[in-house]
Order: sequence, then C-alpha cells, then structure tokens
Amino acid sequence: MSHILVYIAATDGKVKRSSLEVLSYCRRLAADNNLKLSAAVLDADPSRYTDTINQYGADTIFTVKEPVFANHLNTPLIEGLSKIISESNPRLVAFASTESAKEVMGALAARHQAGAIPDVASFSLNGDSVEAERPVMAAKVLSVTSSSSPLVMVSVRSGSYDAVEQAGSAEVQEVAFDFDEGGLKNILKEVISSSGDKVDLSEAEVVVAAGRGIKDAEGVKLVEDLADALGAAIGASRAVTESGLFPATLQIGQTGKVVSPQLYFAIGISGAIQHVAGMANSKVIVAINKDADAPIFQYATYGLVGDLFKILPLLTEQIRSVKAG
Ligand SMILES: Cc1cc2nc3c(=O)[nH]c(=O)nc-3n(C[C@H](O)[C@H](O)[C@H](O)COP(=O)(O)OP(=O)(O)OC[C@H]3O[C@@H](n4cnc5c(N)ncnc54)[C@H](O)[C@@H]3O)c2cc1C
Repeated sequence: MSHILVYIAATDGKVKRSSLEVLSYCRRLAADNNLKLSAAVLDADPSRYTDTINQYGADTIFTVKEPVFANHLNTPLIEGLSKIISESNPRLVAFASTESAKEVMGALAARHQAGAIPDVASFSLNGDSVEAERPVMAAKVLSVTSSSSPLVMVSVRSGSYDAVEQAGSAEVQEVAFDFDEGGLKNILKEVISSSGDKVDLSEAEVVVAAGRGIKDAEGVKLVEDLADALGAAIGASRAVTESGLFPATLQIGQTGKVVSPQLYFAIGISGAIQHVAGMANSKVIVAINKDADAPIFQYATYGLVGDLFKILPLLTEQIRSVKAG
C-alpha cells in the first residue's frame, strides 16, 4: 500500500509544532484514501524525536542518523529525504512551511519529477489529483492549484491545521545513509541567536506584537515586560522593524514571518493587510489601539480602545499577579 510521507522538522530536541499539525492532518487524509502514514526525521540523533512523533499516529517512522544534520544544511537533508522517497515510493510528501521547505521541496520535486505546491492553507487528495488552496496577493485572494502528478509535494502554512494527538505504535525504520561532507558547497560556521528570539516566533503559542504606536524605548520596555509575564515571543510590524526598535527577524507579515499562535496581542498596530497576512491564522487576537476605527479591530477577538502606555502596565501587573496565584 502506498503512503503519505511527512517530513518532521526538529531542532534542539524539540519537534516543530507546525510539523505535528501537518502530521495530524495527513493521518486523516491517509485514512480517508486508504493509504499508510509515514514520518521522516533526519538528525544526528533521531531517536530523541520518535516518542513525540509516535503520539500522532504514524504507521512508520523513517529515521536517518548522521552527524551532518546537526548543522541544519539543506544539501544533506535533500539527499537523505531523496533516499527515503526512492526507497519507499510515497504518493504525497508533505512539509511544514519552514524557512528551508521551499528550497528542499523544490530540489526534491525536480529530482523526482514531482508536482510541487508550496505554502498551502489547505489541501486534499481526490482520486488522482491533489488540490490545494494558497493565499496570494497578501492573502486577499485564495488561488486553487491542483496537480495530478504520480508524486506530489506540498508545504503547509503553520496554523492551517490543529496538532491532534492520537497515540500510535509506529514501526521505526532506520535508513542507511552515508554523506560525504567534502562535497558540501556551504558549511555552517557559527549560529548567532537574535537577542529578541527568546521564544521561537514561528512556533510560539503566545505572541506579543508591537506596532508603530509603541513609539520609543519606553514602549519597547512595556512590550518586553508583557511578553516576559506571558512567556510569549515578541513580534513586530514592519513600521517597527524599519525604525530599528526591534530587529528585522521579528517582522510579521507578507514580507516577514507567518505566525499562528493560540493568542496574539497586536499592540499599537493598525492592521494593514500586509501585516494581517502574517497573523490572521492566530486563534485568539487581542488588539490594543487608541483609534476605535483601526482595521485591526475587524480581525480581533477582543479589542481594547485606549492608550497602550496606560493599558500595558496594568495588564502586565494583572497577568503577573494571576500567575503568582
Ligand atoms: C509590499 C509591502 C510589504 C509589506 N510587508 C509588511 C509586513 O510583512 N509586515 C508589516 O507589518 N507591514 C508590512 N508592510 C507595511 C504595511 O503596509 C504597514 O505600513 C505597516 O504594517 C504599518 O505598521 P503599524 O501598524 O505598526 O503602523 P501604523 O499603520 O502607523 O499604525 C500604528 C497604530 O498605532 C496606533 N497607536 C498610536 N499610538 C498609540 C497609543 N499610544 N496607544 C494605542 N495605539 C496607538 C494608531 O492608532 C495606529 O493604528 C508592507 C508594505 C508593502 C507595500
């Protein structure tokens, strides 16, 4: 029986939530189409991830163990996944839309003559064809794309599906893999963490995002205090990253990161369509803005109309005292 293969992205001992979302959805898709579900994890020590993957009901977990994967380079990843695809012959390969997914998926699709549909918000398998919806033009329009290739690859925007546990008893298959690092055109010399990235923005459950309304260092401090009280990741609008108040790596939106947390605070953000394109998938959106007509309130679950410089200290204090019990 053919299968759906899900690539599991994992770093520092933690599986990316977006990969578990894709795996959960593919479990349903596989069952509906009489296919098996497989997961692939490639790491210096993949065994540290198999228990977590097993909580999401895969039939098989392909593991590839190689020290080179510790460096997070795309070339060995492409080679390792290519080997799994050649040996196991899946019907569909699904990725979470992470930073490297487009390059890895593009290279694999070219090599295996597969149809590739990147950055989808939803997809389905109908007989011979894979059909997907992709947000385009700053998410104003959904384009429907389909591929009837014998092998199709998709990458899925984070937050498109829920990660739903269903414990399984997957068979773990170790795939033999030899990689000659001498052939690498890129090498990783050093990893420098960004100071604002205490919590990984793309994977965060709670995001506190700052807009131009925060104005200056005092506003930055208020946003940092709220994020600290909530254990949240900090994000920002382009107006703020361009002003230098927060680094460009924290920008959310069409030309920044796409986030899909359980809880999103939009602080002094007007709600321009280019910003909304990066956060509209958030489950609960709380907007704080002094302008009652700001477009962000159209997307907000809860809206607070008022001066953020007055609201944030009170909110942070309340959260701290609730957490302190
Ligand atoms: C091609 C293109 C790509 C783009 N990509 C992105 C992107 O990826 N991400 C992105 O964010 N933007 C992007 N933009 C820019 C986008 O169009 C907006 O200009 C930007 O999002 C505005 O940021 P903002 O909401 O922080 O600022 P503003 O629109 O200036 O809004 C500031 C808000 O703060 C409120 N405010 C001010 N003072 C206070 C106060 N004391 N208390 C409470 N509220 C207050 C105001 O009422 C206002 O609503 C892009 C634009 C283009 C053309």
